[in-house]
Amino acid sequence: MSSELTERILQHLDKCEKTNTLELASVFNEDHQKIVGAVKSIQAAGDLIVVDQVSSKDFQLTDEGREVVDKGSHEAVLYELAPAEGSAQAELMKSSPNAKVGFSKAMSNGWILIDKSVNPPLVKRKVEKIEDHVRENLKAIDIGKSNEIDDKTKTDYKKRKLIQEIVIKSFDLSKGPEFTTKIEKLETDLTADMLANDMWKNLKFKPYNFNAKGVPLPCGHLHPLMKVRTEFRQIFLEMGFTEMPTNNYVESSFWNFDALFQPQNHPARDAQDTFFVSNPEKSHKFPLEYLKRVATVHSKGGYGSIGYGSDWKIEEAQKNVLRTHTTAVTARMLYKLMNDNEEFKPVKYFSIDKVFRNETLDATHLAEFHQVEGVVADRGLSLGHLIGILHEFFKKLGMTELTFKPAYNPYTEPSMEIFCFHPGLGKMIEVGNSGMFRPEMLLPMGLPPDVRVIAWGLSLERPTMIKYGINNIRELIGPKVDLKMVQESPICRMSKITPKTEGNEE
Ligand SMILES: N[C@@H](Cc1ccccc1)C(=O)O
Repeated sequence: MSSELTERILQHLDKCEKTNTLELASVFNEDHQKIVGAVKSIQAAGDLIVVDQVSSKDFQLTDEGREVVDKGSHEAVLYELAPAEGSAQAELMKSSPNAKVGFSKAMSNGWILIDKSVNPPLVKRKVEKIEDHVRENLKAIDIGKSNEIDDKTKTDYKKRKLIQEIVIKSFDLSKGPEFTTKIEKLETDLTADMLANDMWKNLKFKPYNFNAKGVPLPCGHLHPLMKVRTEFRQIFLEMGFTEMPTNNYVESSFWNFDALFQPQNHPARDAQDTFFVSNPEKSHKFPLEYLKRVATVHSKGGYGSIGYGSDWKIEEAQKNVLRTHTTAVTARMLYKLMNDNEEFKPVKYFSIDKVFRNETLDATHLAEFHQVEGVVADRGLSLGHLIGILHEFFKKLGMTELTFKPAYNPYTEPSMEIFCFHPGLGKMIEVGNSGMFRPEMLLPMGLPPDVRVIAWGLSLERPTMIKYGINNIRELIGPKVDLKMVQESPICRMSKITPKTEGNEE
């Protein structure tokens, strides 16, 4: 706060005994807020002045009122638009958005008339010249001269929404018991020097302001997606799952598609759906024996399957892609399970990481998103186990009403889409996809024939958007993200998935 302004205020008060902050703002030609700030710092220096808050009413132009100041009142505009030879009323009404109001006001002012002797009737000017009082009065209000205009007119303008009443808070000032025109500068810090030379005894210190807000800590913040990821991870860990290593975004088509018994002519392998990598374009290291078994099951069949009956090309399997699902990692892990160990042992795996799809972008789709995936491999698992484990998993997310719909995935049979009742939205929503991996996928990996693998996948973004009440995915990730959203979003608790807007955020 400039000490010069505080002194000017005190000198002014010395001369006139009483003043008001609004008056000071106009005398000093300063912003009112600045004057109020200076008054506050005078108050902090002791009982120099007596300050009383007062409120007064004034008028301010609305956007429409401002338009009238710029272009003229609606009635004057309409009068100007009416040509000397007259114009059909319907035509005139189309001329401006405010023509209707302008027409009725111009009629009651006696500025225009309707000539009914012709068909259709014409609107004509009735007087040669008009005076736009509304515009002049609004100009006066705009420069703070509203007291020059009578109350009835102001009430009328208020009804017409050309002006609005505002309450102005200001402060009346008078001299206090310790009044002086010179403010002693108060010390804010006690220094080592002041202590050493006993200066502190004669100095005046500024009192501590215990109501001051603390400075926001310059610390990092977790993005909501990361908070929700932590919650999901916690749920999987509680259920005894182990996290899969998902650190390779680039995957060969072999692991992303072929190992999953996805035919080489499957539409998902199209450039429209998948991002192909140009450098390095191809992968060359594959477990050869396994690759041969995959080639055979695709082209000729085996393990009780007739396969796809079409050629299987290694060139197609070698193509590198940005993985389209984390199920590619699941395939690697199940293969590894049989190749690193002598014997099969049951496992429960999960992963939460990025996948990439060549999608048309819109409010709910991005070209990269996160997938949450769970897999259980054990002897004798059935669809009943899958349904049971899904109920348990989603219950931990706060979703208890699940239904399933038959679906199709090249690598699972049967496959089921998972729906749950969303209490906030009041309807069933799709939350994921699931199934039992096919023998054509598992048996070439070397898994024993009585081992069944159940799995499911869902996106991380969707529950996050529901949880935080975000409707547009671009507000959640990407360059448009508001850092404030990241800083202020609370920690996510999955116990109740209900939108934030309903006030149910825990
Ligand atoms: N990979 C599937 C999800 C899924 C995982 C496991 C089993 C079935 C389905 C997807 O991309 O949607």
